[in-house]
Amino acid sequence: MSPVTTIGSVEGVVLAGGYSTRFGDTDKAVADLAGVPMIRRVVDRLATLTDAVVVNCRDEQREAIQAALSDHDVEVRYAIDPVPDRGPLAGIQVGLEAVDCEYAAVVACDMPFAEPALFEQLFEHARGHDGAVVRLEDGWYQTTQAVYRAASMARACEAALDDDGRIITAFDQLDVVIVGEDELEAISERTFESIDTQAALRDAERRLER
Ligand SMILES: Nc1nc2c(ncn2[C@@H]2O[C@H](COP(=O)(O)OP(=O)(O)OP(=O)(O)O)[C@@H](O)[C@H]2O)c(=O)[nH]1
Ligand SMILES: [Mg+2]
Repeated sequence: MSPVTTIGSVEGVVLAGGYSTRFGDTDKAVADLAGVPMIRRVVDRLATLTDAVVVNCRDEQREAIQAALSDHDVEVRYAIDPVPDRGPLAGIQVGLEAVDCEYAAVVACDMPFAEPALFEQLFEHARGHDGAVVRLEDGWYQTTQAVYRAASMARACEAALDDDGRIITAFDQLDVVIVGEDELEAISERTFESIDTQAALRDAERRLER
């Protein structure tokens, strides 16, 4: 049977369309982290909530990502950026447009420690609203590890891209629940760790192997 969250059937969206410039010459999406490609770790995390995942990437990334996800139990669909390099907001839009459910968990490909329990809590907060996003103590919104109502957020992203290109402008048009970091229940800080550099990859690898 398909996994079902407290909010019903959901899908995952993995954002992978960036150029990984801080990471170096290779694509961090498919980088090996202790024997498993980073994007596969992310899909593994989502697979506890859903059996369908949309990967947003550029056309030329697709083959390597398909190889990294080969033989995964989850159904993977690809949402290819029509115009590359328009930033994460455009990636969220393109990914969410390919979603078939009302709500989706969005996560960046470089967050291999994303906690399924966080998404469960965000789905609970998002019920009846346009999404749920964590605000960290420093005021930063964790927009790339969040839950959105797919259709309304995709439309708001499009409008924000035509305006000032800021995700907060998209939120202004929506009823997105802002969840304080202190409201999260038993979630490790590692959930928001993103692997942007080779040094961060090595550091994560050391901790995984301990
Ligand atoms: N579709 C799309 N996704 C993007 C774009 N830029 C970033 N992202 C995604 O948004 C997430 C967070 O972005 P970053 O951590 O800055 O990733 P990045 O831009 O590939 O890496 P840097 O070049 O080092 O900034 C990652 O999952 C990226 O794949 C973009 O221009 N288009
Ligand atoms: Mg970037």
